Amino acid sequence: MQRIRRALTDLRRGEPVHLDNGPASVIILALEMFQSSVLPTLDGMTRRTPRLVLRDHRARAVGLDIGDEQDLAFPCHDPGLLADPVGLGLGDELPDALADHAERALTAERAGLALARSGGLLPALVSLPVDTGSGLLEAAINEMEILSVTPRAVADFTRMAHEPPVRVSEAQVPLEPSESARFVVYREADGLHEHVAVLIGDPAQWPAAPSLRLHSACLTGDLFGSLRCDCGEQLRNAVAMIREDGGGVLLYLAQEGRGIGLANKLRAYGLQDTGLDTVDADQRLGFGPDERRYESAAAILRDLGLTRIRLVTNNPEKIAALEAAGIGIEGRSAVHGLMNPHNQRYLTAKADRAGHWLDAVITDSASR
Ligand SMILES: Nc1nc2c(ncn2[C@@H]2O[C@H](COP(=O)(O)OP(=O)(O)OP(=O)(O)O)[C@@H](O)[C@H]2O)c(=O)[nH]1
Ligand SMILES: [Zn+2]
Repeated sequence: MQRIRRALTDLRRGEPVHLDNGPASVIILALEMFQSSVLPTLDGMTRRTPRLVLRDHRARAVGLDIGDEQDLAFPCHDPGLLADPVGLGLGDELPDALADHAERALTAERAGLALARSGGLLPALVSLPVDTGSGLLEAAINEMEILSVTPRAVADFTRMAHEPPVRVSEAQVPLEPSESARFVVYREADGLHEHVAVLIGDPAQWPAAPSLRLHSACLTGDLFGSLRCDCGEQLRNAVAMIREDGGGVLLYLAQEGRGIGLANKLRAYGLQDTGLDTVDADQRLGFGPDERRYESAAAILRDLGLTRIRLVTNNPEKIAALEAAGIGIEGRSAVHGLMNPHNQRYLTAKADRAGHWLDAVITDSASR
């Protein structure tokens, strides 16, 4: 596990990582940090043309017919050309010359994509098939210059994200909309993320099915009141609603940007500024329409003794996901957000593309 954590850090810093899968081993680098100057340092360890590895979402988003879902690799002589996050690497279509040579990604490359996802990186890699004949790579690994991990260790690590988070600390934190509030911090089993359960009101007095809000982190909206979304408004309204409903829980989930992370959300904003909607922008980056999972949320609810709740949401997927995880949903309350000229397109796209209910969105740009 320690090695995987270091591998994540190395990738995030632009360092190479060896994915050991016998004769089909590769050295990978995160595309977003890639600099061509790293290639000569790997001379003698790798043989063939570098490959660009992308997730199927990205390939589909640029119109490649790739049949069944699978991650892809393309031979690419100069990956540096594709590394500029606002240049050819993300915003544009894939060049035909690349698309014509698409192959299914190797097991080791798929594991690399999973690592990149866990590390909040763009799911795009430069992959260098290793030269097993040379002793140079072994020497670099032995001297810890290049970290070596196996696809199996990566799979074990990513599976930990579905294990129940651990309760680590708690305290009373009176809030403006509810003076009675207790913050309880939960840490994911993989140690990467922390979620916060905000218990509103006195749990002993809660109704049989207390109100629950699942709120995904949004630094821009929650903290800075960004007008590109309605998150900050929803966050504060939800606390007041839960208090008025007799108490319940607001789960503040570390799922920034629908699970793609802050860096990628800002990239997606950049793409939206060129005309793509919120779903297409994420797909162009290599992400599905919604990368969030709710097993951890359900585990936290069970830890708090909540198995029947009323959900405060406009998102039908959250209802389905919690039900699938065994939480009984007794009803739904809409949560109010404000529509303004900056978030109108985003809110409409959520309704049109992901089936969100817009009934509680207030069109009130004049109040801003
Ligand atoms: N990828 C991406 N994420 C976004 C964008 N705009 C907002 N977000 C994120 O979307 C998430 C919104 O989360 P929630 O408030 O739980 O909202 P929701 O899925 O709309 O569901 P409800 O509010 O419950 O109806 C937050 O993590 C935001 O950071 C965007 O354009 N792209
Ligand atoms: Zn937001």
